[in-house]
Amino acid sequence: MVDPRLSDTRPVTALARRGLMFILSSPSGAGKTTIARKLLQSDPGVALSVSATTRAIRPGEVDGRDYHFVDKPTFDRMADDHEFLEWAHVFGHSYGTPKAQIWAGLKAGTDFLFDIDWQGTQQLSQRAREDVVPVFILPPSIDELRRRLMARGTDDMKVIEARMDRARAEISHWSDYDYVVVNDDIDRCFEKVRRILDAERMRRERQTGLVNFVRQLTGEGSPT
Ligand SMILES: Nc1ncnc2c1ncn2[C@@H]1O[C@H](COP(=O)(O)OP(=O)(O)OP(=O)(O)O)[C@@H](O)[C@H]1O
Ligand SMILES: Nc1nc2c(ncn2[C@@H]2O[C@H](COP(=O)(O)O)[C@@H](O)[C@H]2O)c(=O)[nH]1
Repeated sequence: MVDPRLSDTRPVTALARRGLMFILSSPSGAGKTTIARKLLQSDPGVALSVSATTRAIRPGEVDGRDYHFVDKPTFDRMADDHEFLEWAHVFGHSYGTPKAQIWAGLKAGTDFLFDIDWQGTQQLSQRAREDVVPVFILPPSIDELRRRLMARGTDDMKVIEARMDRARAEISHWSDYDYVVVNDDIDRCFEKVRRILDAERMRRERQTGLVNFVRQLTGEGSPT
């Protein structure tokens, strides 16, 4: 017998939609970059908002893909020229979200993924609350957080201790977020994050093509 799904040739109905700003925040090492990479690999509708930073490039990172690595005078000039949607000092370095392309991309239906801290989340929420979907990732325990930072092998012990010292302060901002997910098992956590994104895409107010579609469905507004 033929699977009825294979013989279903009806066109897929894609309604026009405004994009959203999908924010992942967490204490350093909880796993948001890992989740972000999985989302970007599996979902062509998501684009990464590539931040500028003054911190040094890590092994495996690519300039322009993971961050725009800039020196402090360049960063300060960009901030003075209002080139950032938000920016903050984190772990002794400056990080900021370049404005370029975000607004036009949202209007065209692109969803942007932001790997930013709580300060950036607050600033974006103040600017465009209706576009922002803030998700906080928690580690299963503080010991596991330290283990992950050490296993990542990208930072020396001094940097790891500084990140651990800040972890409790970062976690204290969990209640600013609409969604909170514990990253115990990476596949389970990723699946939960993916479902949040799918559901938020379906919000009525983001589906700008709905009004016309419903009019067409019901015949409302067409000549009788
Ligand atoms: N569920 C998990 N179980 C075990 N290891 C994990 C899990 N999730 C992520 N990791 C590992 O933990 C380390 C830290 O993850 P990641 O770099 O994604 O954290 P992060 O939150 O983005 O940190 P930062 O804010 O410093 O960029 C990585 O080596 C990653 O492979
Ligand atoms: N407010 C912002 N925070 C940012 C931005 N880009 C990254 N970050 C956050 O910084 C820390 C450290 O990141 P790391 O890559 O050096 O480990 C982490 O919490 C990121 O989410 C940004 O543009 N604005």
